Amino acid sequence: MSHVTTATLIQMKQQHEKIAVLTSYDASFTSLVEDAGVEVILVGDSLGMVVQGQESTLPVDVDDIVYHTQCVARGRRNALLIADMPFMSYSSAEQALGTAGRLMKDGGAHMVKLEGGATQLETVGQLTANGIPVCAHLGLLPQSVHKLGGYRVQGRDDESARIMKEDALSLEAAGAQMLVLECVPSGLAREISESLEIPVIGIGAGPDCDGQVLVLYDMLGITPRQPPRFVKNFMPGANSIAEALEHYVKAVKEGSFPDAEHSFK
Ligand SMILES: Nc1nc(=O)c2c([nH]1)NC[C@@H]1CN(c3ccc(C(=O)N[C@@H](CCC(=O)O)C(=O)O)cc3)CN21
Ligand SMILES: CC(C)C(=O)C(=O)O
Ligand SMILES: [Mg+2]
Repeated sequence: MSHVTTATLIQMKQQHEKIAVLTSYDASFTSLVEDAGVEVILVGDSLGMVVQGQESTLPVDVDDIVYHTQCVARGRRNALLIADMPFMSYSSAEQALGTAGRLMKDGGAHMVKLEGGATQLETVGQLTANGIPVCAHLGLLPQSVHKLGGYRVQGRDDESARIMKEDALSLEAAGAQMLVLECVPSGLAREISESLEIPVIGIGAGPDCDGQVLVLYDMLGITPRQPPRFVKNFMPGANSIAEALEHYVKAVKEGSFPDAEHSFK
């Protein structure tokens, strides 16, 4: 596999080749994730929960993401490297530019990800205008867990589904080059994926997105707390971590993961 770019991913979408994404937080796992043929690696703020043992992603700092992005960048070979913008690090477009600059210049990220729809359009536009590729994130926004009142499936009623579709189109128009959809009904995720030119990566968003992402520790079955329903442990039936990663990539590529059991209707 040669270097993955935003152009590669658009092409994969056009050719209906599923995009395999995983989170990673250190160099050793990154090397294994690369060997398995994952196209995109995300240094997610989920590291707050799985690495730091926090209750939520809210306490994660920009320094934490910079540090882990540096670790991952040293193990990376070909994958596109995305870093999450932490909670309260992009409350204005100006602050977002500063944060993204650190994630890219100090961390070595190729793209930054931020949570939110209509409220983030100005920020997405400014980042894009400054040469910073942006991955948007709609549906369940873990940084808004206290506002949402828990980790719940989003876009279940007609009105919230309509708003999510509108937000997705607006984010693409503002310059976003990728979109993550988290915990949304499969039908809505399919509609959004079909409406956008940019790749849509699902997590708990059914089988019809352009790609899939999971938290690495969840798909290896080493997360202590009860994992969300959309998680599949790929260790059973594998003889090593490397083999479990290969099984994940194969399942995403052939469309057998996620199935109905790991999706929401
Ligand atoms: N280890 C880990 N895995 C993740 O996927 C993850 C994190 N941490 N931290 C940040 C967020 C939080 N996430 C979560 C956490 C819980 C659910 C959850 O329990 N969902 C219910 C849905 C209930 C409903 O509305 O029907 C479920 O049953 O899966 C979903 C996403 C996803 N992200
Ligand atoms: C689960 C993915 C999409 C994420 O945002 C994270 O790992 O923080
Ligand atoms: Mg995140």
